[in-house]
Amino acid sequence: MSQINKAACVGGGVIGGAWVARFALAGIDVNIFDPHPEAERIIGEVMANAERAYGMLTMAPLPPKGKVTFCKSLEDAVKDADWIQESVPERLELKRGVLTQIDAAAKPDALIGSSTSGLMPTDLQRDMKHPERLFVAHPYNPVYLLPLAELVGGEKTSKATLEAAKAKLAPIGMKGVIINKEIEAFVGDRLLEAVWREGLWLIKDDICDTETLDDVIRYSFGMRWAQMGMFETYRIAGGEAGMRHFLAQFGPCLSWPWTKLTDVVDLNDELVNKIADQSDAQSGARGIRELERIRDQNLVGIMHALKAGDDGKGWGSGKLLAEFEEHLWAKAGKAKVEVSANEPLRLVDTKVNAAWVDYNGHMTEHRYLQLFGDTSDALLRLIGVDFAYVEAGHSYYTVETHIRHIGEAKLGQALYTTLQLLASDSKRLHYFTRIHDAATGDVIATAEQMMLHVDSKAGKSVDAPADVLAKIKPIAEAHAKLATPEGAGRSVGQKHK
Ligand SMILES: NC(=O)C1=CN([C@@H]2O[C@H](COP(=O)(O)OP(=O)(O)OC[C@H]3O[C@@H](n4cnc5c(N)ncnc54)[C@H](O)[C@@H]3O)[C@@H](O)[C@H]2O)C=CC1
Ligand SMILES: C[N+](C)(C)CC(=O)CC(=O)[O-]
Repeated sequence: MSQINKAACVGGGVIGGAWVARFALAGIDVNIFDPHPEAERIIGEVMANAERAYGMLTMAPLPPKGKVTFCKSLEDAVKDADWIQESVPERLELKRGVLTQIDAAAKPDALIGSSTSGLMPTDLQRDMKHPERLFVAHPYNPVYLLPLAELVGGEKTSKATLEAAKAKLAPIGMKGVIINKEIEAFVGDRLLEAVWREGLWLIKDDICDTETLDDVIRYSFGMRWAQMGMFETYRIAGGEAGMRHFLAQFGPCLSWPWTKLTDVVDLNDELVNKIADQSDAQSGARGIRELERIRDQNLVGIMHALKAGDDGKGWGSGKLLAEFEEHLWAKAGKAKVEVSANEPLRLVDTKVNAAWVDYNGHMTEHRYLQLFGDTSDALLRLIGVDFAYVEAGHSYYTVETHIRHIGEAKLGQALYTTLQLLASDSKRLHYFTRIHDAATGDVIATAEQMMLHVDSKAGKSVDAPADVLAKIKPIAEAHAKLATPEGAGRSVGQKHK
């Protein structure tokens, strides 16, 4: 798969900093050039929030974090990069100058993306010697979580550049969408600008305040848009007669005074103060980083929900997340797990991240189940039950779990899990998993679980195929020689009379 080996970010503000996080968390070394005196602190804070978000987003094995290097000059930052992302302020002359400088210092085959929200790539590439490799890669905030980049070429951009950019975004979990023709503000910001302009009128005319307007979005069509966009949503709104009926019913609104789009609001001091004051009243009690964390946690939740969408096949950005995870698992390769008659299988190594910690200051209970589940998944991969196997219609389902909490796991603590097969037959896997403190080996929690092999389409248990059973056999034979774990077979509380 085509991949970025070294990235450079020129401009490390809201968007540049989040690009840095996206690259580094995908294991790519990133150079940064940003003359802002506090660039290092700001990007450090963005990185911390991004890492927290990834901790919640996925349990797939992220590669070791890429090295983040702050460079003293633009030339130093870009000279050995194969993807350079420009994210300086939205001013044509500034961007054009910076891009021309990048063009002169970069390797001739490096791709150069601009984060511009709406400037035309033809205008940006005007003075470049190699304009064919310049394109717009317009992302959405936060870049490290929202996967879309609109890819837009100018008159001199080659088709190959856009295709290469799209291919290189996939392994970092992003969806590059190539826009047919360049146009100011592309597709996303055309739509957002329309809603934004309307919103400004609604505030100016005292129809509602900023909080009410935001509530109208987030309690209604904002949720719809996260999963189906506009046209699929409106097709459903046409009822059984679909899109034609929708257009017939709501078409006349186009000539009613339902929008003030062509009439642009005067963003004078009075309106600026009104919006800023209402926004302070709405959200000023929380700092920006705190708001970012709340936003990120919500976005992660939405993506998780979408990953389970369409009966588990995944939908929209959730499907993309599942594909990214599949790629991460494949890249990490099959875990080199030692099957031995002396000890259980060591299957997962991890760390307690911030999102796992509860109000008691330690790992919260459902994260134990998550870790036990991840260990079960690791066992399944070991015996050949991988994504392709599940997609083909069979899987193992957990039918029983008994967890014991023995110690505590604190923020940042390194953990690993071990699994001992207690019994197995053609349908069943009965096993005992321990979560250990990585420093001492002490057991922090145990789970005894049973999984059943199923035909997931028929919704019933069936025998596992011979090749899977053949992979279980050596594990079962080795683990038969291990002592039965203390705690296996226990029930909760005192024995019933
Ligand atoms: N903020 C947003 O929601 C989004 C912004 N964008 C686009 O991203 C670009 C950057 O916007 P933001 O990150 O919001 O702006 P920002 O103001 O947060 O960051 C701009 C950064 O560029 C640095 N900078 C200024 N001149 C520079 C130079 N000559 N070389 C290197 N660094 C330089 C500044 O020090 C600053 O850190 C713009 O083109 C914007 O349209 C795209 C998507 C969303
Ligand atoms: C406001 N904005 C034009 C900078 C917005 C964007 O470009 C995309 C986004 O993240 O909303």
